[in-house]
Amino acid sequence: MSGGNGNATNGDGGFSFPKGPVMPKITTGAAKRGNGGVCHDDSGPTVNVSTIDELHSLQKKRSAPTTPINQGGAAAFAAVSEEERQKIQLQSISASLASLTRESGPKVVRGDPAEKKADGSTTPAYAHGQHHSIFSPATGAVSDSSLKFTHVLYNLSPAELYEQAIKYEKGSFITSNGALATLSGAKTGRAPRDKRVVRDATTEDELWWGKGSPNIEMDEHTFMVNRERAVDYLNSLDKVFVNDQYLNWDPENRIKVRIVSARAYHSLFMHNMCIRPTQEELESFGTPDFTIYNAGQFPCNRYTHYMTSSTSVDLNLARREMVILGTQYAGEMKKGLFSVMHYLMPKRRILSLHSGCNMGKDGDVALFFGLSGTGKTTLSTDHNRYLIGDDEHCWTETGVSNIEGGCYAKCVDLSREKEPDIWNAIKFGTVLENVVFDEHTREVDYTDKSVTENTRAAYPIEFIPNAKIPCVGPHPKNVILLACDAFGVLPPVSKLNLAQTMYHFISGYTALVAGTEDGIKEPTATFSACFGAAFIMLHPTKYAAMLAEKMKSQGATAWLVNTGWSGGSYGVGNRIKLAYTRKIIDAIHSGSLLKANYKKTEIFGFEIPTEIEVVG
Ligand SMILES: Nc1ncnc2c1ncn2[C@@H]1O[C@H](COP(=O)(O)OP(=O)(O)OP(=O)(O)O)[C@@H](O)[C@H]1O
Ligand SMILES: O=C([O-])CC(=O)C(=O)O
Ligand SMILES: [Ca+2]
Ligand SMILES: [Mn+2]
Repeated sequence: MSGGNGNATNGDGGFSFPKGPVMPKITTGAAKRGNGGVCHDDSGPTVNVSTIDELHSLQKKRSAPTTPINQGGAAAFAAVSEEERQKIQLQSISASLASLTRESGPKVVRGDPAEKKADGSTTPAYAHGQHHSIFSPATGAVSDSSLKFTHVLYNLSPAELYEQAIKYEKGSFITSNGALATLSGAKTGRAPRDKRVVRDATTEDELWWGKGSPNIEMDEHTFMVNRERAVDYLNSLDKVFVNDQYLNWDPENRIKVRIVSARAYHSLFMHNMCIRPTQEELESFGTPDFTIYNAGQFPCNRYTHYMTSSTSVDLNLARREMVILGTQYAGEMKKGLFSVMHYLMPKRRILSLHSGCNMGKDGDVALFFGLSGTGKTTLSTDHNRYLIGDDEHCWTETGVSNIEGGCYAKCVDLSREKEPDIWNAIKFGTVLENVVFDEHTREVDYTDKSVTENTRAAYPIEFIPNAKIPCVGPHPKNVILLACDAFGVLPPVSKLNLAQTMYHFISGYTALVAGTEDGIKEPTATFSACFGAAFIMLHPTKYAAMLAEKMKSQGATAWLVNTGWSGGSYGVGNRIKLAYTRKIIDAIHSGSLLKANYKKTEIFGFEIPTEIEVVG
């Protein structure tokens, strides 16, 4: 028996040593691996590199090129065309970033400026290397800005965006559920009073202007002043994020959008909220239909005409551009694009809707209209039904389609018990805005409103297990108008005839609950046309007429559901329990509420059921 290094046997022959030297040999230098059972500290597999840099370079495998290389095709040819394709892409991005007053802007390069090349340098490699092909706009009057590089981080993955956020953006953390916690800065809600729309010869006639309209005018020149401010700001940075994505799951009415932003938070938010193109779709993306310049960290100049604060969110429909200055709240981008859809879609006789949408197992579709905070996301996310979308839809001649690729849920007081699907969607990849968490465990406290009431989670729609992909469905059977009544006036549910539906759709009563819009601290009675007046572009009657026509031709039934206070106002009674609202909604979906007995209320003439058959 040999003791060796602990390999003792009991001597009964049931155990034998592998062949090889009995005594371990201490080797130095060129010891080969796996030479027979020698057990010492260094015997594990070793890496086949000679420097640490080489080791690090092994870690990342090159991504598949966006242009598929044909099997058996000439590899050299394919490689050239991939480079060519990337050059075209950079040219397009460079055009987006170009200043309109200087002849040359910065040189646009792809990749992270902090990423070292194999030779240890950080300056871009000229004319070689697929990840760092360079595009420099036509030379003209030279300024310092034209001598610098702007690195473009193009359609990064969530993992890459996490790293960018955590490395460079203060207030970015990974929470214990895997989400990326971010801070949106001073603004934690939209700023509708700072929204401006360019009034030109076309929009003058087409859009809704004046009292009650969300479209506060600015002229073309002022837009260009703000655009230049945003572009110069973005170009002054070492790097910008560019997202090329789609809006609208209806393939015939899909819109290509480009978002240029300065923060990984913004890029990940839009990655989640817009429709994510496949590699192949990206390859043929071409020129975007609409571009957002988000320079939210940089204020607008208050000496500029039409500016009433340091925040400005500017829409120019003719140029198909939006500029954001002075607010980092990501919801501005989402709702800015929604405004664009509210303009483009009705032109195609398609109705755009601020609504959630889901579908039962039998294909029955329900729309959930409602102002911010009334329960569109909460109630369209229903474990027993397929989720088509939570916030923005189109209703065409053939049915409904979601405009977005993700959901934006309020998470104040979120609980696993009451909203399990939303709870579980908050995981790796999800952006968690303005939440508070334990400094050590990183566990989120959804009840903590220290930063804002309007805490939010933005996640791709497929994070909801029963999402319907593609997010389209047939014509709606039920149209549910949600109102969060803070004054205890509305009954929990009533059935509406078409005239009542139009009345409610146009008046859009709800109580604005704190949070989503800047400055709202306690429930305020609001009348918001089309349940989202802040985003409509045309006169409310245009949308209402289309809705009436569609509901009539499809025989949809409308309901008014109060998700607020009943039998006692805010501060006195309690908000209607979510479980109770869900039962009402279930009874609408199943058809049982349609069969109930109704009595007419004296004041509004609402048809309210005398009893609700509660299932389950
Ligand atoms: N009876 C109820 N019905 C619906 N939601 C309720 C009810 N009681 C409390 N809530 C809470 O109200 C909030 C509704 O927010 P939700 O995100 O669904 O609003 P939304 O209509 O999607 O708004 P937005 O357009 O701003 O995204 C959630 O926080 C939900 O938990
Ligand atoms: O836009 C936002 O910030 C959130 C939202 O969905 C709304 O207000 O309707
Ligand atoms: Ca929502
Ligand atoms: Mn909304």
